[in-house]
Amino acid sequence: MKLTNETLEDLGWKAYFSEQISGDEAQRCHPVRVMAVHRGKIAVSGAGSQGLISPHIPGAGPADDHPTVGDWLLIDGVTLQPIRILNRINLFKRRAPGVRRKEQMLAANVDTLFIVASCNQDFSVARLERYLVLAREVGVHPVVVLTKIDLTDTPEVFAAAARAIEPGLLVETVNGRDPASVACIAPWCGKGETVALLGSSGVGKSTLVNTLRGSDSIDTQAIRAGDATGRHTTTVREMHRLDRGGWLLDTPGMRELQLFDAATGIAEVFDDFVLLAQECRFSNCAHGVEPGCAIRAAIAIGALTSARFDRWRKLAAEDSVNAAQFATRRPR
Ligand SMILES: Nc1nc2c(ncn2[C@@H]2O[C@H](COP(=O)(O)OP(=O)(O)OP(=O)(O)O)[C@@H](O)[C@H]2O)c(=O)[nH]1
Ligand SMILES: [Zn+2]
Repeated sequence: MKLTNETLEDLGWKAYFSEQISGDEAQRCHPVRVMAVHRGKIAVSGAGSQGLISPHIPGAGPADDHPTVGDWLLIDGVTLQPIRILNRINLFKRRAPGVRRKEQMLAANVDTLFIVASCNQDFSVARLERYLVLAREVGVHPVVVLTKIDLTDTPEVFAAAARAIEPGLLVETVNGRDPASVACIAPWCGKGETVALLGSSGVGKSTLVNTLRGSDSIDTQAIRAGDATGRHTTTVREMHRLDRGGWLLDTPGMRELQLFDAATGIAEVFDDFVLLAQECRFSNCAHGVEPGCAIRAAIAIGALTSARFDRWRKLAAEDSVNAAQFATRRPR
């Protein structure tokens, strides 16, 4: 292990983790955070030291939990072997690509999720809602970041559309290339804070990351003229240090997250519909032609919009199809 001058707090340590450690463990073990996952090795940082260690937890089988980026591990003070993974605050995972579908862990213990969208023709409330469902499902604090305000005369129209999705939703507007403008999201990027980004290709995630890192270490691609899309440029799986002392978890898989098993997240983002559905005459009301449908009634008087109703039904249908597919293919 190499010496550093970092403290556990610098790395994102919280009372939630220290409360999990027994007196005996505190004597024998050190907590370290998983900063990067490589083939067969993990890079970890603890109080005053960092290094590469084996990710293998003695006694753990292939199907058992294994360390992922952002995790806190207890390692043996002498052998440096991982003892156990501390309970996570949250965990981003996805279905692994390929035929033998299984879950793949992407990132753990994220404090804030920046949901990134741009103020141009790519802007879509449905897409923001989808990312918000993911944030609610994972249990991470979302902040919507709208980029490219320098390319529109009406950034406030985009911001208002985003704010209307959910009462109290935090929405910030930035020119991702301008450090002064990006300063409005700095409060979530301070010492020990862990952030992650979600957003479609070309919305300006890498640009934002570069500005937050204060360096140009992730190359941004020139946007293709006319179609407002960019190309995928990030291929690392590790925590990046941010200028203000925070950490950015940016993995390629995070950017392509799909919904599955997201019923809880959908219910939270669409809680107005879920609550009202309880007043439908039939408990299994499909909100179509049934008599006594409270949702149809609310739409008829303009209390809810049919556009949002359609987005809710679409997400719920997609989630149940994905969940069913996954269940039938889950390896034994
Ligand atoms: N004018 C302006 N251009 C921006 C802004 N943010 C990003 N861009 C440009 O938009 C293009 C795409 O930005 P990227 O940062 O590569 O987008 P990305 O979301 O990381 O894209 P992927 O890597 O494909 O996921 C680049 O040409 C950026 O310079 C902004 O706030 N204003
Ligand atoms: Zn109904």
